[in-house]
Amino acid sequence: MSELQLAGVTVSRGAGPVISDVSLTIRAGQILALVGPNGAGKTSLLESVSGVITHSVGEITVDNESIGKRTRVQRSRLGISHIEQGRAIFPSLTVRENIMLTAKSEGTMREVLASFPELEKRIDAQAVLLSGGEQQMVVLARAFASKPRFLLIDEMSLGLAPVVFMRLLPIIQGIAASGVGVLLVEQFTNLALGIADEAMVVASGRVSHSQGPAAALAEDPELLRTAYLGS
Ligand SMILES: Nc1ncnc2c1ncn2[C@@H]1O[C@H](COP(=O)(O)OP(=O)(O)OP(=O)(O)O)[C@@H](O)[C@H]1O
Repeated sequence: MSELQLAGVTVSRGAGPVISDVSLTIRAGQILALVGPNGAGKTSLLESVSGVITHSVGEITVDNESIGKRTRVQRSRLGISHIEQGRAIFPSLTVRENIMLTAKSEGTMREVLASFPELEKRIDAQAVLLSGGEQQMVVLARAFASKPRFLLIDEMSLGLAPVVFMRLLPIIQGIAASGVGVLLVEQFTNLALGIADEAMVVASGRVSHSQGPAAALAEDPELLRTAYLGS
């Protein structure tokens, strides 16, 4: 089974480390939720995995092979897809054109639309005319169309009401069920824990709750609160 692992990873920006000594494993077909307060370093960590920035200490591996020195494009070719914060659609293109940027073939397009039936109805609409939730579906569809092995999702719910974000959750579950390993950074903690297999908490640049079953955190608000406080 495919695995992406971080072992003792520290990421520095400017003056010094923003997140230190993180170890985690993203497994094919599973969702790992990474939660924690603002400024904890979650975005920086995701950026170090996809190669937007380079980590300073530790090891990042895919199936035991180090990828720390690879460029962002090389990591993308290895199957690491990173959905960054914000709705990264091309507003003047149609839904179909947005997805075809990564789908490349009509066959892949058909596969994607089978997993995103709501988008099929809007396929020829200009992306700018879609609702916020639908635009995020386009972002997910485009990532799925690139046939990733690992998908890093950074605060997809930003600017969305919880009820709108909830419509995206089965799609994320479906992507994982197709064999993709998902690392889900999310501000709606309980929603993220609800669909995750495993979860961990970071606070003030450190792991305050190590990777383990998501249910343990979901079912114990006091454990979650303590981890958010960084203890
Ligand atoms: N480009 C940058 N240059 C320098 N420091 C940065 C940069 N981006 C983020 N930081 C700092 O790194 C720390 C961690 O930020 P990061 O965005 O990774 O955390 P986060 O957990 O994703 O927070 P949020 O939930 O608010 O997005 C913060 O102190 C932030 O100010």
